[in-house]
This record gives sequence, C-alpha cells and structure tokens, in this order.
Amino acid sequence: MAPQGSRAPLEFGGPLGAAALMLLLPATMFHLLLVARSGPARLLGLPPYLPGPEALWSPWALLLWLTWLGLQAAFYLLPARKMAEGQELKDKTRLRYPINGFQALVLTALLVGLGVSAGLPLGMLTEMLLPLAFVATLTAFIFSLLLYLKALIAPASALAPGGNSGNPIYDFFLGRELNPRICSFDCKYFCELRPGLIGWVLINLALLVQEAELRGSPSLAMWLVNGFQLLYVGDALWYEEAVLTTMDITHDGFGFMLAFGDLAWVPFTYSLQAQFLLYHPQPLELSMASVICLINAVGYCIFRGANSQKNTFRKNPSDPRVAGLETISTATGRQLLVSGWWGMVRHPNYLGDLIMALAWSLPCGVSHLLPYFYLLYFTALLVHREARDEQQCLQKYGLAWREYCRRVPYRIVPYIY
Ligand SMILES: NC(=O)C1=CN([C@@H]2O[C@H](COP(=O)(O)OP(=O)(O)OC[C@H]3O[C@@H](n4cnc5c(N)ncnc54)[C@H](OP(=O)(O)O)[C@@H]3O)[C@@H](O)[C@H]2O)C=CC1
Ligand SMILES: CC(C)=CCC[C@@H](C)[C@H]1CC=C2C3=C(CC[C@@]21C)[C@@]1(C)CC[C@H](O)C(C)(C)[C@@H]1CC3
Repeated sequence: MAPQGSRAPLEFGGPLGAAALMLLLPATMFHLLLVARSGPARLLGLPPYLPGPEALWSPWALLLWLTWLGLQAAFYLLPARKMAEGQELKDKTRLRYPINGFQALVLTALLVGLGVSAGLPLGMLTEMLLPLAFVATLTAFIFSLLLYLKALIAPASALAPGGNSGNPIYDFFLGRELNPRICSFDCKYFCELRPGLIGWVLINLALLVQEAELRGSPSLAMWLVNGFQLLYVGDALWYEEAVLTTMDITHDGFGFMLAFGDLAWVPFTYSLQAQFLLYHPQPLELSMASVICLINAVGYCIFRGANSQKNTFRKNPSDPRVAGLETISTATGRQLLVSGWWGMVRHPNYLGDLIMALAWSLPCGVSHLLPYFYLLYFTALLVHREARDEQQCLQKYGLAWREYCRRVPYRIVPYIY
C-alpha cells in the first residue's frame, strides 16, 4: 500500500488551490471557446451565452473522441524505430519508452489526407469543438479518478514526490503515481505527446479548411499560425526522447492537472489563434508577415538550440558539440553548464518558447486581446514552472546551484527577469 501524508511541501495553493484550479481551468477553456466565436471576442467580458446541454453533449463527439484516442493508442503500440530509457527511478530501475511519435504524426496526416480526398468534411470539425472539449474534459475527470484508484495499490516506490499528501483533492489534482502503466503502455508519456498535441494541429487544419470553404482561400494569417504551430508540434515529436527529462515525466504524478492539460487544455486552447482567425479575419501585409516569421525563427532557434545543448550535454558531456563549454561541478557528480545558451539566462528554452508564443499571436493583429491569451497564460505558467524547477535544483545541487545563480543571475529574460 502507498504511504499517506508524505512531507513534500504543498504546491498550487494546497487543496484549496487545487480545487479552485479544477473548476477554473475547464471554465476558462469553455469561456475561450465561446468568446472566440462571438462578435466582440472580448477576453475579459462575459461569454456571449451559456451553452445548454444540447450544445455540450453529442454522442457523435464522444464517438469521434474515443476513436481518436484509440487510433493514437494503436499508433503508439506500433513497432518503434528506437526504445529510449527514462531517468533512473527510486528503485534504481529505468523504464523504456517507444520513440515513434513523429511516425504517429505522419500516419495521422496520411489517414486524414486519404479521408479528405475521399470526401471527409474536415471543416465540420470546427462545429464540434464545444462538444469535443466537453467529452475531453469528462474523459480527463474519469481518467484521473481511475489513476487515483490505481495508485492505491501501487508500491511506494512508484509514487511521485508530490501528490501524496493524504488530502484526496490535492492528490487527485497533482497525481499520485509517477509513471502509471498498463503493461508496457505508459499513460502519462502517451497523453503528454500524442492525442492532445496531434489533435491541436488537426483542429488548426480543420479551421484552415473551413476558412477556405467560407472565404475561398485561407488567409495569410491562418497559414502562418498553422505553419508555426505545426513546426512546434513536429519538433516536439521529432525530439520526443527529450520529454523524458522534463519535470512532467520525472517529477510530477499523473493526475487531473496533466490529464486535463494534455487531453483538453492543449488542443482546445492552444488552437485559440486559429479559432479567432476563422471568426475574425485579419488582414496581414507581406512585409509584416516576414517580420513575424523572423520573430518565430529567432524564438525557435533559441528554444531548439537550448534544449538540444542541454540534452546533448546530459547524454554525453564529452560530445564535441558541448565539450568546450564551461561547467560547474556538483556534489551529485553531474555538472551544470555555465556558458553557451545556459550561460545567457537560467532558462533560455523558456525565452525561446515565449518569443514563439508572441509570433503565434501577432498574425491576429492588435485589435483584440483574445489571441494573446496564450502568451499571457504561458508567461504565468513558465514563471511558476521556473520557480518550481529552481526549488528542485536547489534541493538537488545545493551550493553548486547557488554558484550557478550567482554566475547567471537572470532567470528567463536577460537584464529583465
Ligand atoms: N508549450 C507548453 O505548454 C510548454 C512548454 N514547455 C517547454 O518544455 C521544455 C522543457 O521544460 P522543463 O521541463 O520545464 O525544463 P527544462 O528543460 O529547462 O529542464 C530543467 C532541468 O534542466 C537541468 N538544468 C537546469 N539548468 C541547467 C544547466 N545550467 N546545465 C545543465 N542542466 C541544467 C536541470 O535538471 P537536471 O540537472 O536534473 O538535468 C533542471 O531541472 C521547455 O522548452 C519549455 O519551454 C514547458 C511547459 C509547457
Ligand atoms: C493549465 C494547465 C492545465 C496546466 C497543465 C500544463 C500542461 C498543459 C503543460 C505542462 C507541460 C507541458 C509540456 C508540453 C505541452 C503542455 C504541457 C503538457 C509540451 C509537450 C509542448 C511541446 C514541447 O516541445 C515540449 C515537448 C517540450 C512540451 C513538454 C511540456
């Protein structure tokens, strides 16, 4: 049986904060979905109407959603080009993960392409966003409940460092088990990268197709948003192995926060800019589009450069690409980079991600705040995440971490933060 009442400090405002977030996050998602299609599209105003049960519930949406999850699960189970090992666990073992996420993206694209050429009305998906978001939220609640119950019979070594406070609301939100698996099927790893991320680009594509049907051709702004976000998702799946060292996989349990985040929040709120553009077309000059492409390229280079530098260094510090970089030794035997990207700020990858977030909103113009929701939310998420990571690194590396902070004083934005 799992031990109750572990002493990890409570995060997210404890049980009260967790309860509030479980109500607030779905409410915000539905607010955004409703406001994006309303005339005034005011982020801070009331939603234009409150949807009744008939607008939220559709058996077709449920069927479509379950088919989607089943399809992505089947792709996950296909033979992988590589099996990667995760970080060492409490019991000194390492889990193995299939690296076939990019393959799943390509197979999905082929299947959707075949469907569209056979007359599948992809644009119709945009009419189903509300009921789809509703079934995704319902799935996240049910799934989190099953995961909570599963953790009751998990060995103590399988539990996450947080999420085992003994308070059921808090533990349900944060997640109790670190890597819940059904045989070799890793639930958290699957959800983090497949149904939500690939679902996000599919929703974007459906919005582009619908715009072409309504207005004759997709707008330049819609092309940019689709292209940038496809690059981001393609990159995540191409470098899939890197997700194994993120705090979601190595530290956080699998509970409502990640289940809802992965399955509902990512596809339905990350596609907000494309949703906004379908209902509020925005003119975009070619010169402005070029500047926005440049901003996205700068953000992507920083994001990819920083993530790859750290991953290469963690895999093999003597790799010629990173061997010349300056480092600090820590008592754990691991080293910290203090030059290159990681000598500029302590989270250069967050900086790149934020610059890209800006580039995704700019094609929507500056007349509305709504398309900038992602940038605002993401800034808050990364500032909070940076503080959590800082705490974990201080615990792991002690004095060496303090020395790193002294030498690299800025967290995310040079000379500002
Ligand atoms: N689009 C989205 O919604 C989201 C995107 N992201 C993105 O996910 C990516 C991963 O983020 P995340 O997991 O939060 O954090 P990071 O990839 O930044 O990983 C942090 C870890 O890196 C290691 N590290 C920190 N500093 C150094 C250093 N100087 N030298 C070597 N190793 C160091 C430490 O782990 P250790 O020493 O143990 O290796 C630390 O715990 C980011 O690019 C982020 O932008 C994140 C959240 C949401
Ligand atoms: C508000 C809310 C519901 C919070 C949950 C947070 C999640 C939405 C995010 C936590 C970490 C994430 C990561 C990605 C997507 C968003 C979530 C799940 C990510 C898969 C996006 C693509 C990147 O390239 C990435 C693989 C580095 C990234 C990993 C973290």
